[in-house]
Amino acid sequence: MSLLSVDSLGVRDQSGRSLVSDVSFAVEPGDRIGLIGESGSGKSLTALAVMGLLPPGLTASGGIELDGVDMIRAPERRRTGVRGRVASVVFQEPLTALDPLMTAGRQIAGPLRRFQGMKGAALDEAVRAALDEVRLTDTDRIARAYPHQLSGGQRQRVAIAMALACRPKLLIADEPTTALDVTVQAEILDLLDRLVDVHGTALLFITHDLPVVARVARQAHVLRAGRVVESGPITELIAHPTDPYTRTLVDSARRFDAALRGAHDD
Ligand SMILES: Nc1ncnc2c1ncn2[C@@H]1O[C@H](COP(=O)(O)OP(=O)(O)OP(=O)(O)O)[C@@H](O)[C@H]1O
Repeated sequence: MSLLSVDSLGVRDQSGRSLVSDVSFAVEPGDRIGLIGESGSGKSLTALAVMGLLPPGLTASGGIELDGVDMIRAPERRRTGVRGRVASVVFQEPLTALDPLMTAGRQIAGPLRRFQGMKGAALDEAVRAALDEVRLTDTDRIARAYPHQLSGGQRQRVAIAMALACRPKLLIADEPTTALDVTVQAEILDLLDRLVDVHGTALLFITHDLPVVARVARQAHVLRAGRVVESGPITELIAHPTDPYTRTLVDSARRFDAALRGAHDD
């Protein structure tokens, strides 16, 4: 049984308009899978459906099984049991995940207390270790800081620490670097790369950016207008894209790369 299996997933809005259709893929323990596509292609809705968190008014069809739980039809109580413990999400904008009224330390403590029953000195120590692990220095200050007192990169590190605190089997990263400066982007990618490696966490990495997904994932599915148009090892997709849309993604990444190299050569 796969850790995650998505079988012919469909998502419709209230009027019956199809937003995602016939999307199928699997994630095995420790896999690194990319979902690539332009804005509006259905990446985020696929991720939200996997977590059983589609916005009100949207309905899912098909099958989603995450660690043996039917994330479309199981009672809410069972689906809640999966979130944070079996699978967690890091979003593009860390402020989505962080509570503005709670210090970073208390937010990281939340899942550790809830899922692992930690408290007292052991909990404080685990929070400090989680902050250390995401390479935040000055952990005491950061633990006491509110989200608005942190930089974008620090906030994303806190969100990653929270997401990984209970050692989920699957981490879904939905455009986790898009809102960050280029240098910070590279640091966050390196961090994710290292942490999923160290803990053997499976990674479902969602992005519109082919070079970014090539950096962290091994296999990818290309989404366009809510459908998977091509799947395969990333190196293969880049070397021999068969779908015209994948080809445009590869061509534009190449043009960008060439322009960057040109700028450096000047
Ligand atoms: N709550 C909603 N109600 C109705 N339509 C929605 C809703 N959320 C998303 N959509 C539509 O579903 C489609 C897929 O959206 P989705 O957010 O999954 O795209 P995406 O690939 O993640 O794009 P982006 O990279 O811009 O986030 C889009 O056409 C979007 O407008």
